Amino acid sequence: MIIKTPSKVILFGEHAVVYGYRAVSIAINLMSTVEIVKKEGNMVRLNLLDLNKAQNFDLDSIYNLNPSTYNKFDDFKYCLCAIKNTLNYCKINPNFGFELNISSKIPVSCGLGSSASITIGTIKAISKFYEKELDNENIANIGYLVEKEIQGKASITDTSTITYKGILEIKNNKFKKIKGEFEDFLKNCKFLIVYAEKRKKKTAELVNEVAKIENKDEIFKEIDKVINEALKTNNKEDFGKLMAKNHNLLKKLNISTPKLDRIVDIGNRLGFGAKLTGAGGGGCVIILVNEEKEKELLKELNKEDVKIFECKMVE
Ligand SMILES: Nc1ncnc2c1ncn2[C@@H]1O[C@H](COP(=O)(O)OP(=O)(O)OP(=O)(O)O)[C@@H](O)[C@H]1O
Ligand SMILES: C[C@@](O)(CCO)CC(=O)[O-]
Ligand SMILES: [Mg+2]
Repeated sequence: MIIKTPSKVILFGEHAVVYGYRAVSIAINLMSTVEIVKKEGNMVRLNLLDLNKAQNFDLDSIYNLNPSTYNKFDDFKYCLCAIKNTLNYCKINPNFGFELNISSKIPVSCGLGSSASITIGTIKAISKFYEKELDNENIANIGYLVEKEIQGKASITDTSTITYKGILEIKNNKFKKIKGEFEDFLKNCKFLIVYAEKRKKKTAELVNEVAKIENKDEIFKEIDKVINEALKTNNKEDFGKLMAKNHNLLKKLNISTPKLDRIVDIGNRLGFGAKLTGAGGGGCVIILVNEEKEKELLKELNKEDVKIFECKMVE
């Protein structure tokens, strides 16, 4: 059985959303793939094909994993945590094991929800494999448990966006799907996702660093005002300026880098606006394209050592 799962891009509100403020995010068509195959015995084999890593685990030992023991499993920890939480949540008592083959078009740890995509894919694969069909609400619930267990603090943003797809407004760990005029406006916008640089830190570390910032609530309140305005906008120029404003506020949380700032500057100059997206500390920038200057924008970006993704929304 093969499960394909999208990723996400956050338009506004990363980090603030962890503290109950608002965020807006979109599911995008960079997909991860989880294949599950039956294995006799009590063994789980995880093949992380992109990372060139493979390891066997005893099924019983997965039940006993906790946040202090995950760390030694590094890149395996999201899969392991997703397996553990799905088995527990669905009360599955397996008498045979499985092999998971995991691969992904989503660059790892760059702000596009690679962790949430792998997590949701694994939850769907395990529950279907053991014939416990879950609805989206239960899938998203387990996904959130996983992100929370590994990050320490987390919001439902990535896992819910990837589960429910489309455009989501998140606040206080509840979401609503954005429809109507604002959805039409966004569908008419062209965004570029620019993978600027490798991130040195995982989302979990960045979330924990932001937690230590004393005046973070003041910054989050300003971000919330930006989102309030953005949701009422149907003008690309204003929307781009609000993205730039959100980026400047994220800079105050110390999660931008000189390279991200440089790409954002290019996006502000030759697009309608830009900001980092996801947890920051490197990774990706999202730019709202001004079609009249698009050629010039691409020319400037191509002078930098970056990778450009033109993604579509997944509904
Ligand atoms: N292709 C993959 N194969 C196996 N594990 C992966 C893969 N992609 C992501 N992961 C897991 O997710 C972790 C990275 O998650 P992290 O939350 O730091 O970044 P992200 O989800 O890409 O960015 P953000 O949370 O900002 O959206 C990896 O260390 C690994 O555990
Ligand atoms: C940084 C953060 O807001 C988004 C990561 O994609 C963390 C979260 O919401 O759990
Ligand atoms: Mg993540």
